[in-house]
Amino acid sequence: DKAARGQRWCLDDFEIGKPLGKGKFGSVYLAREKKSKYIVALKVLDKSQLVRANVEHQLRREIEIQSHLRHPNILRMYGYFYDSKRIYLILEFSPGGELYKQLTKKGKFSERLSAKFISDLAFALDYCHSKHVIHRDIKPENLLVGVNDDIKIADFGWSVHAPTSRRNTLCGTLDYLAPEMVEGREHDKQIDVWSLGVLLYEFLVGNPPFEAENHSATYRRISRIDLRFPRHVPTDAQDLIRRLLVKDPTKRMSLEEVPRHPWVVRNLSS
Ligand SMILES: CCCCNC(=O)c1cccc(NC(=O)CCCCCNc2ncnc3[nH]cnc23)c1
Repeated sequence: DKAARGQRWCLDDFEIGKPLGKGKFGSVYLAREKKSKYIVALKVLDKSQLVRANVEHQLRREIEIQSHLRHPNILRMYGYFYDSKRIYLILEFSPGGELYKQLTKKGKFSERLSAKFISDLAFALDYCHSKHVIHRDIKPENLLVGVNDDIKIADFGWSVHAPTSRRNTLCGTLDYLAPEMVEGREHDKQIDVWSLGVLLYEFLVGNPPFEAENHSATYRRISRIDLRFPRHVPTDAQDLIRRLLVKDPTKRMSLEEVPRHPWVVRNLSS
């Protein structure tokens, strides 16, 4: 279709349906491409707001990254177009909607559903990392649910390519950066592994692990890895979460080990 031929899309190619969600600079609508009758989600962003917030470069990166990733657990971006006032992203429609709404409704997820989600996310993030893409913002608000409870990573508004040669222009010469900062890309990759640990805790317990009254209390709990489990969390699930929520990024479990962890194996096969 047009996307394959890279031809120009325009708003008139689509019939617009109900709103699906909203974000900082716009909203997402259910839509149908008129000729093919293909159902999509159309994310409509306001240009003047993006410019005022100086996030055009972030949006450009989101488009560049998401339109080139192809994975069953990463929301597809089929294309984009713009007019004088808005930018339109043509996205995959994910019938299960936003994951955080399901989590809020259910309170917490079963061990089996949590194991499926975490295993799928580990494969999707490993795919991203193999393309030197780091998401950096994995949380229930950025995840959608497709058919058959497939989880989809949606918002790449904060993802980056790593390593980037532009680093020196950003921070001046590399000469003055500490070794671990120059090697930052490894640690960065491990940022997504940490988020997986936070997510798994939240799936099984119903709230994130380091929740506290205010930012500084939360920060203190994170830096101390002040991890407490309700009695209903099985010890093998606790073991996986403790191996993901490790302070030293280089000592965190690798993504490829996640689907092989005993708790995941026990809950995927059953
Ligand atoms: C460059 C920074 C951009 C910041 N992002 C925004 O301003 C922004 C604008 C609009 C929406 C959002 N947030 C999002 O698009 C993520 C949450 C909204 C999901 C909407 N629900 C969906 N349900 C089913 N299938 C879909 N396919 C895509 N979305 C859906 C974010």
